[in-house]
Amino acid sequence: MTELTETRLSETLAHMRATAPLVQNITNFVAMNIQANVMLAAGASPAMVHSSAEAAEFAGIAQALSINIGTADPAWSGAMEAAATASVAGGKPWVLDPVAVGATGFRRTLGARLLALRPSVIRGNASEVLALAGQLRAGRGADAADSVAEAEAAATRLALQAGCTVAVTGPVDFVTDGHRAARIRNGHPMMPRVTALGCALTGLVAAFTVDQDPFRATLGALAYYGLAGEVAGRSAEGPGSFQVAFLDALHALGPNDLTAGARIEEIPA
Ligand SMILES: Nc1ncnc2c1ncn2[C@@H]1O[C@H](COP(=O)(O)OP(=O)(O)OP(=O)(O)O)[C@@H](O)[C@H]1O
Ligand SMILES: Cc1ncsc1CCO
Ligand SMILES: [Mg+2]
Repeated sequence: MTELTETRLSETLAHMRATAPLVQNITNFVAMNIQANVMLAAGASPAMVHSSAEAAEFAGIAQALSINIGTADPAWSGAMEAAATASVAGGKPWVLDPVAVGATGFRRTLGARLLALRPSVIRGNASEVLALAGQLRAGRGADAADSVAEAEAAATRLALQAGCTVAVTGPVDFVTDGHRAARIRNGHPMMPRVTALGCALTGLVAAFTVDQDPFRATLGALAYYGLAGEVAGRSAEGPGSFQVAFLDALHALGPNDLTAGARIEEIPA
C-alpha cells in the first residue's frame, strides 16, 4: 500500500481532528467569516489575527499559520512577513494563498517577499501559481483565467525552487512537492460560485499540516474538501444553500467517508 492510497490519506483527516490545531489566519476581509466557519466545521480551531501589534507574537502560540494576500495593504504586509518569520523560527508550518498575485505591482512584490520566507505549502488557482512562478498572468481579479493543466509544469518548478508543496486547485486539483505529484478529482462546479471557498481551503490546509508531511496533508485536505463539495452539491439549489450544505458536509464527513470517496490519481515521478 503506497502512502497515497485513499485509506492512508484518510488518516490525515483523523490526525487533524484528533489534534484540533490552533491555526492563525491572516486572511482577507471577504474570507474571514467563511474561512473560520469552514475550519470549525472541519474540527480545527481558527484565530483571525492580523494586527502588526500582535501577529508575530501570536505566531509563537499558534500551531500553524495561513497568509492570504486577498485584501492586503502596506500595514498588513509587514504583519504578514513578521508572522511568517516567527512561524519559521518556531519550526511551524505556514501556508501561502497568493490571491490575484499577478494583478498589480504591490501584489507581485508582496508575493515574492512572502515566497522568500519559505512557506510549507502554496495553495492557489492556476493563474496565481503561474504568476508566482514568474509566468505573468493577470487572472481575472481573484478568479482563475488559466486551466490547472497549464499550471502543472510551473507548479513543479515552483515547488522545487521554493522547497515546498504547491497545490493548484480547480475542476481537478494538482499537488506536487517537486518529487511526488498527484491529481484529485473530487469537487463540485458550485464551489467557485461561492466566494472565498479557496481561501477557506488554505486555512484548512494549514490545519492539516500540523505534525504531518505537507504533501500528504495537502492531498488529504483537498480530497476531503472536494468530497464535502460533492455531498453539498446533491442537495443544494444554488450557491446560497450550497454554502450551508457544504459546512454541514465538512462536519458530517469522517475518515471512512474519505477512504470510500477520495479520487486520487498518483502521477509517477
Ligand atoms: N469547476 C470545479 N469543479 C469542481 N470543483 C471545483 C471547481 N472549481 C473549483 N473547485 C474546487 O473548489 C475549491 C476551491 O478552489 P478554487 O480553485 O475555486 O479556489 P480559488 O480560485 O482560490 O477561490 P477563491 O479565490 O474564491 O477563494 C477546491 O476544492 C477546488 O477543487
Ligand atoms: C472576491 C475577493 N476579492 C479580494 S479577496 C476575494 C476573495 C476570493 O479570493
Ligand atoms: Mg483564491
